Formats: sequence, structure tokens, C-alpha cells
Amino acid sequence: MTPTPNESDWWRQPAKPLHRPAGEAAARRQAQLTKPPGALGRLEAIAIQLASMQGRERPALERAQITVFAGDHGVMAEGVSAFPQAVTGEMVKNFARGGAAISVLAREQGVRLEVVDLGTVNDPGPLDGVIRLRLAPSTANFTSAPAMTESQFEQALAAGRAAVARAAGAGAQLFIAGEMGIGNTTAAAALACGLIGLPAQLMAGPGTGLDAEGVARKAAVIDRALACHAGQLAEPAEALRRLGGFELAAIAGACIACAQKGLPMLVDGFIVTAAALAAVRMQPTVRDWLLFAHASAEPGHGHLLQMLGAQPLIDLNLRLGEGSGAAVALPLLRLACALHNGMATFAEAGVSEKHG
Ligand SMILES: O=C(O)c1ccc[n+]([C@@H]2O[C@H](COP(=O)([O-])O)[C@@H](O)[C@H]2O)c1
Ligand SMILES: Cc1cc2nc[nH]c2cc1C
Repeated sequence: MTPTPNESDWWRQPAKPLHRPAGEAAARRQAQLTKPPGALGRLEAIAIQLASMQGRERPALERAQITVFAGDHGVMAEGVSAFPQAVTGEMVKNFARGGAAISVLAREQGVRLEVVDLGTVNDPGPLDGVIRLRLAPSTANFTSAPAMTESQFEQALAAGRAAVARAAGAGAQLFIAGEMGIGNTTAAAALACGLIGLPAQLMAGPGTGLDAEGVARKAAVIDRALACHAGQLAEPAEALRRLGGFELAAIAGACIACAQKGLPMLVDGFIVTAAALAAVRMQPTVRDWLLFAHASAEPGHGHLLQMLGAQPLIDLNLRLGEGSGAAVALPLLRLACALHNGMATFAEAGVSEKHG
């Protein structure tokens, strides 16, 4: 008999399988549209991929949701960011007032935006559009202790799952996770090193704007953290609990929940990709449900994308986070669907097909 999983083990359940017949039907349709076969390049592959995710020959992306997960980091005590920790809470207020980059990108495209405050040192207080799930003012400093307790880790994963449930309940056809957390490029880099076994030097980058000396200090901090948790990182979930952050764990939970529900996730930059890598290591079937939006300017991002076999859609030198790179790439996915669904076939248009 298969044992009933504990509710706290929900993330061990596999993803919904892709709908191969819908993908095959979409590929046949692409071959009939009035263009030389393959002439729309990766836009064709995207439409086919979305068809097999949505289980329909003609995929649709009218409704999307962006959830920005915010959290502070104990490792900020080590001087790892160009900005002060207070910015995380201040930016939560800015999201709520509609003044952040992601607020503009969501508004401009008619996309639902919500913010989840998982624990900020500078508590912004209750705000419209901000869900308060504060687990603690910040994670612990992971150079000397696990970033999260087991209970905090479970709650953070569940917060990501709950956001996906709200998105699916509101009829979203695509989910974008954003993050806000001063110091979280250190957490993302440490987590990536813990998962992949790469040296800190390859993963530590400027983040919000450290100079070369700052980046070297950051790499040394990550090396100390890896030494502190050595021997405890074989389980990906445990690596995420020890070296991640509240928002990274929530995003990993959201990746897994999207895959289980059959909701495509458009992955943003360095931090979201590190969380997605943790999610794929925790439950490998999640990979099928991830689309990769952009190549971040953060130098470690290329290694993470390579580990995931991912080819990002755009490369605009972005390094903001908040889900902004994914929001900027969203119109490409929408256009891929519009072309796929709206173009005439050779037969419909009376256009002659390729020789042979
Ligand atoms: O998404 C990215 O690729 C990205 C790259 C560099 C920085 N960020 C953002 O900058 C913040 C973290 O930078 P730092 O230097 O404080 O670790 C955090 O709020 C992220 O959203 C985001
Ligand atoms: C101002 C500011 C906005 C951000 N948005 C995401 N990360 C950020 C970091 C800073 C510093």
C-alpha cells in the first residue's frame, strides 16, 4: 500500500504530467500556418510548450498573476549588500502604493499583483494588497545557524503554495514569482553553491551594487556558511532551510505547487532561479512547468540556467528582481499565443505551400 503523505510533505508529490497530444496538435497547427516552417523561431516552440502545459491546441494567457515574496536576511549582519536592510520593508510600502517597477509592469499589462510580507525588520505595517505572514523579523544569520527553523521553513513553503492556489482560484493561466529582500543574492548564491557544489567565487556577484572588494567579502561569507553547514546539505530541502530565505523557500513552494496544479511558471532572475533549482532538486518533475524569462546581469545566473538546461527568452542586462524580468518577457509569451491562434493556415488563405 502506498503510504498517505503527511500534509507537511505535500511538496514530495510529483507534477501534473504534460498533455503530449495537445502539444502534438499545436505542432501540427504551426506547420500549417502561413510562414516558412520554423520561421517564427522560438515563438513557435513556446506556443507548442504552452499547449502541452494547458492541455489545449490553442493556449491562452489572458490572465496572469505576479506574487512578490518579501523577506529579510540575518546574513546582512556580515555586510553583504550595498543597501541597508530597511529597504526591504520600505519597498513593500512602495509596492502597495504602486510606485515600484513591478507595480508599473503589472498595471501596464493588466496583471494581478500581490505582495506577501514573510518577515521584514522594518515592519511596514498593514497595507492594502499586502498579505502579512510574518514568520520573524528576518531569517537567522546562516554563517552560524540554519536560516530557518523547521516550522518557519514549512510555513514559508506553504505560503508559496497558498499564493498559487489564489492564482488558480482567480483563473490565472500563468504564475510569476517575484522577490524583494536586501541580502538575498547572498542567500541565493549560498543555496546554489550548497546544491551544486560550486565554489562561492563563481556565484557571488555585485547584487545591488557591491564593488570588487565587497564581492570578495561576500564570497568569503558564503564560504564560511558552507563550512558551517558542511555534511548537512545532501537533502535539497535541508539546503534550502539552512541557506535560503523566507522568500526563497516560498518561491520554491510556489514552483512545486504550480507544477502540481499544472500552472506554467515564468521564472525571473538570479534569486528566483536559485529557488527554482532547489524546487527541481526537491521534486525533479517540476522542471517541465518552468519557462525562463531572462538572463540576469548577476554573474552566477548563467551557471544556474545551465544547470537547469534553460534558455532564457531575453537578455536586457536587468538585475532588479521583484519579478520584473518575467513581467518584461510576458508580452513575448502573449504574442507567441496570438500568432499561434490567430494566423491563417495555407489552406484558409489560399497561399501555396513549400515544394515537396
Ligand atoms: O533578480 C536578479 O537577478 C537580481 C539581481 C541582483 C539584485 N536583485 C535584487 O536586489 C536585492 C538583493 O541584492 P543584494 O545586493 O542586497 O543581495 C533583492 O531585493 C533582489 O530583488 C535581483
Ligand atoms: C531600491 C531597491 C529596489 C529593489 N527592488 C528589488 N530589489 C531592490 C533593491 C533596492 C535597493
